[in-house]
Amino acid sequence: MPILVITGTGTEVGKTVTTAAVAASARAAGRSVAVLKAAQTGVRPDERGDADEVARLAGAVTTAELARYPDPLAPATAARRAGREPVRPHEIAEAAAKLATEHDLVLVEGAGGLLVRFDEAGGTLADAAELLRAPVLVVASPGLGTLNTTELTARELRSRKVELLGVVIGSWPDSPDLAMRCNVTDLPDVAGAPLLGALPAGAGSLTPADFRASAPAWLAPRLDGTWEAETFRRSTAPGA
Ligand SMILES: Nc1ncnc2c1ncn2[C@@H]1O[C@H](COP(=O)(O)OP(=O)(O)OP(=O)(O)O)[C@@H](O)[C@H]1O
Ligand SMILES: C[C@H](N)[C@H](N)CCCCCC(=O)O
Ligand SMILES: [Mg+2]
Repeated sequence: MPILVITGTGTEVGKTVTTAAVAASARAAGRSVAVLKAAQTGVRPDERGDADEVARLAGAVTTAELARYPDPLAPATAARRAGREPVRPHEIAEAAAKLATEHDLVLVEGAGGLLVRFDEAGGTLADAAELLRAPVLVVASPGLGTLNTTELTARELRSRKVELLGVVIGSWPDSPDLAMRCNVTDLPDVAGAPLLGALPAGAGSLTPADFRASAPAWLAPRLDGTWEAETFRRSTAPGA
């Protein structure tokens, strides 16, 4: 029942493109995939949301979105301004668990970074990951400033005893600067978890066929779904 929660060091870091790359890699490995966008903000009802973008790039995946609010804000704020019910962490967890009964892999994309609020009680994607006991993948920006936000995210996960599967750089430019090149060494160190891949800048603009053909090479093999056995063994080990 593998569920992978995908968060980032912030918004616009490439979570959706990375989610699509993981989905494409898992599909290439013969696995059925569902993508759950916990709450979509800043998108009109007739526009494509992040889950739709994953399906466009990755191919046949089941998509689900628990709520859509018009303002491009944190879900809790956007829900409040729309006068609508927010999405609560237990609803995210329940929806992901249900999808996991019908798919080999469920990818849950949050909104912005790990502690962005979904409801007025301060519920976050971290709460949903905790409820699910699911591992988390952190998508990081490549450049200066990412060491701090990656470490803060990793520490928060550790304090909750939520597994940090690893870090993926969401957009790696053709000509990385000094900070970016050094970050390849330092990101795993500050995260306390491996660097599991890097997506080339512009990956989201490839044709879907080229995206699917290239995606597995951007990610470490564990992300095609083969991490399931290891995660499962660890989570069921005595004393876990
Ligand atoms: N590797 C990439 N290739 C092409 N475009 C990218 C890449 N990474 C990010 N982008 C672009 O940057 C923007 C943000 O990417 P994305 O939508 O994946 O962010 P996000 O982290 O999912 O943000 P949100 O918090 O809104 O979900 C998008 O316009 C996307 O097209
Ligand atoms: C609208 C945007 N693209 C995301 N979906 C929401 C990002 C919320 C970030 C809130 C914050 O950390 O300040
Ligand atoms: Mg996104």
